[in-house]
Amino acid sequence: MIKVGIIGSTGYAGQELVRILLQHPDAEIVWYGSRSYIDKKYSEVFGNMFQLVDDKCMGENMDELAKKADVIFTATPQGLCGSLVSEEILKNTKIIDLSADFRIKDVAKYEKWYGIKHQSPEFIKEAVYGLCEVNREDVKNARLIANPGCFPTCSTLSIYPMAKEGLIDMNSIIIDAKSGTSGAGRGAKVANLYCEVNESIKPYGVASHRHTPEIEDQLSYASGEEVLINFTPHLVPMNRGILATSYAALKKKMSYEEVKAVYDKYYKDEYFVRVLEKDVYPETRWVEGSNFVDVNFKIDERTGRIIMMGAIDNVVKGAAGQAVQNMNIMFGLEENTGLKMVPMFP
Ligand SMILES: NC(=O)C1=CN([C@@H]2O[C@H](COP(=O)(O)OP(=O)(O)OC[C@H]3O[C@@H](n4cnc5c(N)ncnc54)[C@H](OP(=O)(O)O)[C@@H]3O)[C@@H](O)[C@H]2O)C=CC1
Ligand SMILES: CC(=O)N[C@@H](CCC(=O)OP(=O)(O)O)C(=O)O
Repeated sequence: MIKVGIIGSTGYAGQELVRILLQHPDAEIVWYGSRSYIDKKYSEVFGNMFQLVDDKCMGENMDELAKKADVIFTATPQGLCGSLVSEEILKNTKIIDLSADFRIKDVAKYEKWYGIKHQSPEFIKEAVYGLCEVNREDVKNARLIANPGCFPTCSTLSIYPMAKEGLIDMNSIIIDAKSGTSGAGRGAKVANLYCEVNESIKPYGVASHRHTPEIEDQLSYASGEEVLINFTPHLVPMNRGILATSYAALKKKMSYEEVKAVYDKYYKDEYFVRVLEKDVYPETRWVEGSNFVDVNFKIDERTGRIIMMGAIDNVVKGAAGQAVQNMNIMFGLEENTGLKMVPMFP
């Protein structure tokens, strides 16, 4: 059994980690970390865990936890994992960080976009960006995983085959993405109140969202070019789900069959990436509650552009599911162990 500790188990991403790990055949949760509910039973915080989890919530003592757990998930705000990690801890355990602390290799870039000082830049180089379908080999031997952001997961995986094969003009990419409100976390914020988000869609972080450099980095690594993108997220009135629609200029005329062969080259053996049938487009409802990424594309012959679409559940493939996928790879398990959830609808 893999002994698992979760710091931030009472947030949306942490709660989903608990739900997934309770059903994982090779994992046992030994630490339910929290800031606000210390000593309260986990099942008192979340009624769905009644009679399932009697454990009490603990704090964020990473040094103590490192001695008990084979792996620690940090599902906590930006900056927390960076302030807790140490060489001593990484000698005792592995860390999968769901925040952005180790995703961006250039510390100055991280500090500029996140507006906080990085507390442990010495670990950035060794951290592996845990986009499993792309970095699987490096994940296997990692001690510290930077679990990707939800928008970057959805956007990068939709565009990746075309970028990797050098088939699109990398500086023509525009990403238009929509997210359900669970993406903003469980903490109370006026902007996320029912009346503020219900029956309305709004863009936010326009030309300034912190996921922009993360997506740019990943597309730069894939294409070997320095990439700048336009990325605009929108908040939509649903609980879960991300839909990303990306536009780019094709470098040459291509047929549907040629592009499909490119997507198949990268994804035909990927359990979690579903390349949909021709003219069937990703929808958030068809991936909800699952670790799937549904992708597809359409060539607009009139404009010479390709439209690439992806849908994920932000708390699963965009956070907790991908984190467990990384754990499976790190511990030599089948990648989909405990993750074969069938999407739920309605
Ligand atoms: N929600 C999503 O869709 C996604 C989230 N992420 C990332 O995952 C991380 C968690 O996000 P999310 O679950 O949405 O956030 P939430 O706000 O829902 O949860 C935050 C969690 O962190 C705990 N926490 C907050 N401050 C501290 C602290 N100082 N010490 C210890 N624990 C603390 C909270 O504890 P308590 O509740 O007890 O106060 C809570 O368990 C973030 O880095 C986020 O960016 C990544 C991808 C997608
Ligand atoms: C709707 C909403 O607010 N979404 C969050 C993204 C959540 C996420 O995945 O971000 P990290 O993993 O990078 O924290 C946002 O736009 O900041």
